[in-house]
Amino acid sequence: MGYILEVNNLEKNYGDFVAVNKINMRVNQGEVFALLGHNGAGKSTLIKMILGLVNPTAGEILIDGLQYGPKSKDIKNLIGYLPERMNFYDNLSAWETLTFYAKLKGVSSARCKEALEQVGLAEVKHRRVGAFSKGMQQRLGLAQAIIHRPKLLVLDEPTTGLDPIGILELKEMIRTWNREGTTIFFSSHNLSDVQELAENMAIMNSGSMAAEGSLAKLKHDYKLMTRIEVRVSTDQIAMISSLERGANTMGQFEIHDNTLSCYCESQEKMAILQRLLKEGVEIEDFTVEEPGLDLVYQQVMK
Ligand SMILES: Nc1ncnc2c1ncn2[C@@H]1O[C@H](COP(=O)(O)OP(=O)(O)OP(=O)(O)O)[C@@H](O)[C@H]1O
Repeated sequence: MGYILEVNNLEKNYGDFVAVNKINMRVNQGEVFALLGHNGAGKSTLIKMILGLVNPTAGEILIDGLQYGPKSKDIKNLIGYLPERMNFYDNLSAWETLTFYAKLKGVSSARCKEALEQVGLAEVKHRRVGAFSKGMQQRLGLAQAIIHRPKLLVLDEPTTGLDPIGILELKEMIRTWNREGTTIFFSSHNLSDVQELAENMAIMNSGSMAAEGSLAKLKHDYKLMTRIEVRVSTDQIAMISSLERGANTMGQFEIHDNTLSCYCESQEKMAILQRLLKEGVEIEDFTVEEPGLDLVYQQVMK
């Protein structure tokens, strides 16, 4: 499928301060990709360089194979952008605001109607934006970001400040646009949103790229194991103890009282459970605990 975004050895210095330090990153066409990192890690600087708003000190950015320069206008048509904070004119209605953006992007006003419907603002399109809640302003921000049907939608901390229903609805919109073929690139501090939405992610730390890949890859890289706990009846303890001692070792495992805990790669868990059943272990109950992005993030930041 190829990459919609390629970043090669990208650097940004502000005087002596290195805000982005030789970053490499790949975003596949059609995926949802998340950018994570602590405050001041360099995420916004990276996003601004991707958008062509800040010039890199060194390195290369390719958007759908194109580089900024003579092709800048073509690149800008490929990208839709929702900044962390949008500043609208309070006295304009949602419709007037969006038709303004439509003109800027050379899009017909018929498309404004569709975009307002997609973000759920069609009913209130003649209301003043100054009277909109944070969530409604966010929706209007999304409408201007998608109005020209971009191939790459860049969202800077899109869930910040939204209430729980607003967050659920935003996630649904992201999924819908992604299903329709738009690549989504978003920055976030919310690990559960990232875990839920992103197929791949990049974690920045003090301007550098600390880790990149899918959650499964990062769990593997940082050796974070899945834990299976199997409870057996007391008369089976001798049997599971013999498993521990015998030739049938299965990854790491420990026994406490009548509970067997196994640590394995996530994809091995079913094989381990099947193996226990085959050995004649009568399982009374079991739980599977997968390490989440929070643990991965902690490890990366160490
Ligand atoms: N125009 C600028 N001049 C000087 N330093 C800057 C400038 N813009 C950003 N920086 C510095 O670069 C570093 C990275 O900032 P950036 O805004 O990219 O971080 P961030 O990861 O987006 O943080 P947050 O999560 O808080 O938004 C920070 O130390 C910031 O102070």
